[in-house]
Amino acid sequence: MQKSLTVGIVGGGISGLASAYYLAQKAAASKLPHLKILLFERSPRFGGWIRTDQLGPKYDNHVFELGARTLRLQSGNTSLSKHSAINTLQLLEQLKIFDDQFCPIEKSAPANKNKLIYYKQNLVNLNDLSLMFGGKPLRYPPFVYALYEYFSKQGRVKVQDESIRSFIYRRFGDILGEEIVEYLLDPLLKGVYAGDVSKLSAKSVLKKIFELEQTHGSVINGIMKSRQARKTEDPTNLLFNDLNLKDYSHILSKYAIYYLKDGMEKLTSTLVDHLQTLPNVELKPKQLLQRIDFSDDHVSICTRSNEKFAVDHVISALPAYELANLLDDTQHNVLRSRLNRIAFVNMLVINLLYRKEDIYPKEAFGYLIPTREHSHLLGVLFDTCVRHKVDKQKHGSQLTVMMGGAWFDELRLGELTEDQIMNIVTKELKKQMNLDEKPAVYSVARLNKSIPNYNVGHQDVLDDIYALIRRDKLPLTLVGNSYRGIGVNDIIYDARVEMEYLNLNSKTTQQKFFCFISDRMYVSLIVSTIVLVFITGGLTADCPSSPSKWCESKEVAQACNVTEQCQTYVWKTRASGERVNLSIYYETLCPDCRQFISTQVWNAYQSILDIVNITFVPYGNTRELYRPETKLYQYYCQHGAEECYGNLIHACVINFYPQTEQHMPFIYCTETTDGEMESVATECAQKTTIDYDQITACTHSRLGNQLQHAYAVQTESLQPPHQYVPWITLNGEHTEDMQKQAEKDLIGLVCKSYKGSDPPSQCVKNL
Ligand SMILES: C=CC1=C(C)c2cc3[nH]c(cc4nc(cc5[nH]c(cc1n2)c(C)c5CCC(=O)O)C(CCC(=O)O)=C4C)c(C)c3C=C
Repeated sequence: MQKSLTVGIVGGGISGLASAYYLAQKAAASKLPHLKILLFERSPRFGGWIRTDQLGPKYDNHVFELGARTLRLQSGNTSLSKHSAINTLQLLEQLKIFDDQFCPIEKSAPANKNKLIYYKQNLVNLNDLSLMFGGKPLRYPPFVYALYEYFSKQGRVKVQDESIRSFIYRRFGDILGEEIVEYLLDPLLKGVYAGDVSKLSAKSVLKKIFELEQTHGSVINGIMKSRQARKTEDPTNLLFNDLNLKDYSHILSKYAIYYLKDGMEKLTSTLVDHLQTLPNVELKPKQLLQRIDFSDDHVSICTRSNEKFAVDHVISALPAYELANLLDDTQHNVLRSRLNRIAFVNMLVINLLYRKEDIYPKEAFGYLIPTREHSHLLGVLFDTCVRHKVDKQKHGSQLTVMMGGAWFDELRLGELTEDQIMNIVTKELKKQMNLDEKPAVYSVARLNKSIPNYNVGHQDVLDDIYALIRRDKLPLTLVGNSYRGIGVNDIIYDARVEMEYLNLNSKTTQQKFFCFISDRMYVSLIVSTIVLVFITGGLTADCPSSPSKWCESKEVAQACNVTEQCQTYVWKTRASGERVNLSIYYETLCPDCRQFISTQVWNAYQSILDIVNITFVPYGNTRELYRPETKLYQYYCQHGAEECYGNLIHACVINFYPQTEQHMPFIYCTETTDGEMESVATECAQKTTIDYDQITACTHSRLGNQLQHAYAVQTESLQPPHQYVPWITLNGEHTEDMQKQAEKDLIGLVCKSYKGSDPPSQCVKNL
């Protein structure tokens, strides 16, 4: 009988609820028939920051939203964001609230088109046509800025990460940069993170733009190049084949954003209602947690009332700092410190309902206020413009005023009473909107540490967190807005992806794998053999079924059609047992890997190849998921789809050109050339006499997929597990000292490990 498994989800906001929903769905699809899900929430109510207060008939059934109030159907052009938007629509349908609740706003509606900026004491529309010819808030027409960015040679430097302010000043210089930052990006980023452009990370917040600039030397150049280039499929697009853009194209083409008729809480409350009907899900409100214990053989979630719940896996849907507080400070102090590095800001959200109908200076979504305007407010939302369809039957109009964010402490907002806050709000609205009205009703909500700010270094913090979880083999999955995205669509989609990737049986599968493959050499052998199986259509009758026997003798190898592979991977090494075996676990787009391969490895290759076998393992921190319906593995890479494609190209090249001398020049070339992966690989293949047609065929075939899988297995079976990339092993071993020396002086390290006779002159020099 299969052992039952219990998953504890901590945090009952939208990410915890969505995780429970998708995990239960996965269990129902019989992938995990014996799964029990416990969902712990501190308060009596689930839903977290998503909260809708119903004002009742006295106030015409208006609603006050505390958190998110609209959901986007589009933002940017990435297919990922489209998929996350469709995913939420699909969720609404599955919960059977779509027909009743979905209230879309047309792209052409003022509430979508008109986003205002409070500029030099006036409300300026960012959608205004005059903007195209220069004026407010930018002095010149946009093409001037684009041309400057394209041609400017200064500021083309490689950086790990930097603030958004520094990024823009670097690209546009002080004069143009100042305009863009102070009157455009500063307010716009307040409208998502309530954050400060001097602190927010360009790498994490302007991800795509930053990547384009770093790869192509200029954002505009990058945009042009990536338009020309073949689009690589986003790896997560294929993850859920029920998310079909075409099914929703009529909605996506017409509408930009939507809200729910009864408010956003309708989504979380319906999720709760649904989860309550599921026999394998237990909702646990009013649970104050004390700690989460990760011991070697068990995991427990302990409450402050001394209850202890044994679970097999924990999904944290808590803000990072709350999770940190639950971890043991001696065992996990580094993980705790990294989680605590993710900054959160406090907000004041003031909802106001006025009796008067026309309080808005212009039909719009609302306005945002640049820091340079020295207002106590971050921005104001024109709720009734947005909720026009539902609210037109009602009397009055609503505003939401946002205060605090990254400026909460500086403005000492925590010390203000409700009356003082309302005084400030009234004064500012009078000044900015010329509003003299007194609200019929209002609410002031203090949302402490409610919005994460992805500040400079956020990606490094995330990398450390994932590495520590992997190193300590913690059965812990992180979801929620602390890590990979803060929009509601993104949080729901991320929870779905994480639940899909959740492998509750990983320990067993890993052990099984070790029993099956005793010598890591055989992994390479199997990889190469797959090619032959493909070409020959299978093995002959005299070939044993177990790959571990294929190189037993020359005859067997011949029967299995693997003579060349045995020669390369097994016999050669046995014959030249003195050689040092160096393996490099890497991913194609990680900056440190590129640096390591193009300096240390390349130098070693050029000078001491006769004493070292170099094995490249292009996988690193990638994750894979097996899709039974296609019988293919799906890949999810740390540096995006381009990196998955790069890893796949490397896997194919290594496979068809197994000698180091054959594939190293190609690997070196691709790791030292910036640009879109497809064009870099084509160019490098030409330079290094690789038949790129053969490689392209491989990347599109089942073979390519299997080659990648073999690298996944090889990487996942590392002992100790890798914590970062690049990661090296020397004769199958890894230590921190070894790694440090490899990064400084790989030749010296290999020479020191070489115990054979007649060391090369490079080693003698090094002694
Ligand atoms: C123009 C007025 C706006 C104000 C004032 C504003 C305040 C504000 N918003 C957030 C957090 C988020 N806003 C998000 C999206 C978003 N915000 C605005 C405009 C204002 N925001 C627009 C037009 C949009 C896009 C449409 C939508 O999604 O509703 C998001 C979601 C981002 C995503 O990727 O989905 C967040 C989060 C804060 C903290 C804030 C306070 C000043």
